[in-house]
Amino acid sequence: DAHTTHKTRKDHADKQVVTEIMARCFIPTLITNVPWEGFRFVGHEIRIAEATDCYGAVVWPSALVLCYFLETNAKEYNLFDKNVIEIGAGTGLVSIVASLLGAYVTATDLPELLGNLQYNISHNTKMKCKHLPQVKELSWGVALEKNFPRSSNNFDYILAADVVYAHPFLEELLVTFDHLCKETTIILWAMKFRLEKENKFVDRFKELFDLEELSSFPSLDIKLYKAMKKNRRSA
Ligand SMILES: C[S@@+](CC[C@H](N)C(=O)[O-])C[C@H]1O[C@@H](n2cnc3c(N)ncnc32)[C@H](O)[C@@H]1O
Repeated sequence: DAHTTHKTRKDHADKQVVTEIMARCFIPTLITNVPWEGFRFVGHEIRIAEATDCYGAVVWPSALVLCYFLETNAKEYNLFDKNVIEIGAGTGLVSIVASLLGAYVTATDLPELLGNLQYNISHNTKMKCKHLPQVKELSWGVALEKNFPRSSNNFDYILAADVVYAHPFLEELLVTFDHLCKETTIILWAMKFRLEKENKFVDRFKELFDLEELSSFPSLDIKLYKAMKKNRRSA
C-alpha cells in the first residue's frame, strides 16, 4: 500500500545517502592500523588523529552526517565569513569542514581533548582556510559568563554532533546551548538516538528552542535538527 511504498522509498533514500556519507572515509579503520582516519569533504583530504583513551577521541557517525549536510547545503546554510562555534568538537572534523567553508570557527571541548583537537585543526586548516580556527575550552555549564560573556557572543551558528548520550551533564548542555544562542543564531545539531534518556532531552530542548527535523537516517539512528531560540521577536 501507499504507506509501505513511502516507507520503502524513504529507507532506500536513507541507505543511498548513508552510503554516500560513508564513502567520504578513505581509510577503513577496521582493516588497517594507521593512527589516523581520512575523510573527503569540500574538496580536501582531511586527516584526523584519533586516540583510543576517551570518548571524544574518535570521529562519530553524527559528525559525518553534519559535515555532509554542511557541504551539500552550503548555499542555504552559507558559512562563508560567518561566526561559528562547535561544542563537544572531539576530534574536530566538523570544525575543520566549517573552516574550509570559510567560517570563523571556535572549536570547543573539555580540557583533556584540546591537545588532539588543536593538532587536527592546525594540520588540516593551515594555508587552506580563510580564517584560522580557534580552539578553546568549553566544559558545559562551567564558567560560561566568564569565558563566553553573553554580551559579546555573536554566533551565527552553533554546531553540535553527538553531544547527547548517557553523561551526567545534560542539563548543563542545555544551559550551554541557551547561553551561546542569540535570537538570530541557528543551531545545527546531529543527534544519535541510543536510549530513552535522549528522547527526554529532546523534550526539554523543545521547551527552550523551536526544533525542526532537517533529515533522518533511520539506519544510523541519527537525526539532524535545526533549532532557534523560542519566542524570538520576528527575526
Ligand atoms: C560522542 S563524542 C562526539 C565528538 C564529535 N562531536 C563527533 O561527533 O565526532 C562527545 C563529545 O562531547 C564532549 N563532552 C562530553 N561531556 C562534556 C562536557 N561536560 N563539556 C564539554 N564537552 C563534553 C566529549 O569530550 C566528546 O568530544
